[in-house]
Amino acid sequence: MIDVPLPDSRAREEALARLDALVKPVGALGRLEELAAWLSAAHGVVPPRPVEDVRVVVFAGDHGVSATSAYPREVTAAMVRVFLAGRSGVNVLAKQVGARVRVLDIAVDDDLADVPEDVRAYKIRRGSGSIDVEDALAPGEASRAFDVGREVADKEIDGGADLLIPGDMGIGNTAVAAALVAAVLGLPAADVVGTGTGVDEAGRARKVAVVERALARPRGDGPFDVLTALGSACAAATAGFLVQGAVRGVPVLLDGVFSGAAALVAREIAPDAVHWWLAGHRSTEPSQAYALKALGLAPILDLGLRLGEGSGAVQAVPTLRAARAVLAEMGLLADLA
Ligand SMILES: Cc1cc2ncn([C@H]3O[C@H](COP(=O)(O)O)[C@@H](O)[C@H]3O)c2cc1C
Ligand SMILES: O=C(O)c1cccnc1
Repeated sequence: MIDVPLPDSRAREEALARLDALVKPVGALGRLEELAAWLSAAHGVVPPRPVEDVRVVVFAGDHGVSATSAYPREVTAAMVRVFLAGRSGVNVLAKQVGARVRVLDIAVDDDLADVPEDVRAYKIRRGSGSIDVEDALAPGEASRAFDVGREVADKEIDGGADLLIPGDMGIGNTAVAAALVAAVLGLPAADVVGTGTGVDEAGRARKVAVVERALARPRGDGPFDVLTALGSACAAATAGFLVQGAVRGVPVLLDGVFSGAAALVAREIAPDAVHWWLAGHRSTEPSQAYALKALGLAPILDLGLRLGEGSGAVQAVPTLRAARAVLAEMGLLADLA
């Protein structure tokens, strides 16, 4: 178990009282009020500090079950170059809100010899195992990848991050996310498997069968056992990233299905970390809905996005900033003339 500090409940109470006193009917700003109180508790002050420095880290890696995708495995490596060129979906959306994007090769099945060395500095392996027939990771790799995620979060926080966003890039990763959620929550594969990048009904049926075979393989009970058997190096690194944000008391905006699944496993490692996480958006993948419900998190936005990369979380940043501005700038009912 990793200890995590708790957000400041006194600041939360103070924020709620101030929200009630603002020049509006009580509760009229709905979810914005809840987010404003959440951020006050996270920062320990009312109003909370501005959320200026937002950092997306895209954990890129391949998964043995890439045949469950509508797209070929080679897309993962190719997309790393797109992130570096600033042309991915999340690059473009992040620019709109002034967020930075960093991509790391955690387990891409390609040497990526042409990309800068710092992108490959944390590489754990080339592709994770095919979870339907073998463990995703060798002994020790899950905890190494988890530690990498923690180190990466530390670097971003030391560099000034006010908010962390986990991004994912890995063909086949929605099958892995579904397997992790099914294992942690004891759900059947058919309930959690979605269409990912857009497989048809037959493709989804094959994906369900892959996840069923994965769930039927023997595995240990602990979170690192689950990451080893059913996860991937990216899943473990993402879990570490989420936990370390919490350890450092820095808010984290979860993105879609992959970070939702990683969060569910990460909570088994650091139960109080969930207090530092918000769900940026509702993914179209069923396993994300199960994961968020189990975590007690309600998505801020529901735009029908199914991209991953951190894109949905980035879209929620203006809403979080708006929630803070309400608390910082609105007048008081008591001052009505
Ligand atoms: C060009 C392209 C860019 C992406 N960016 C994110 N994903 C997303 O789709 C993949 C997961 O869906 P599945 O499990 O069906 O493969 C992951 O790579 C995820 O990051 C992409 C997928 C593609 C094809
Ligand atoms: O919702 C997501 O996070 C998602 C869905 C499909 C493919 N990649 C990501």
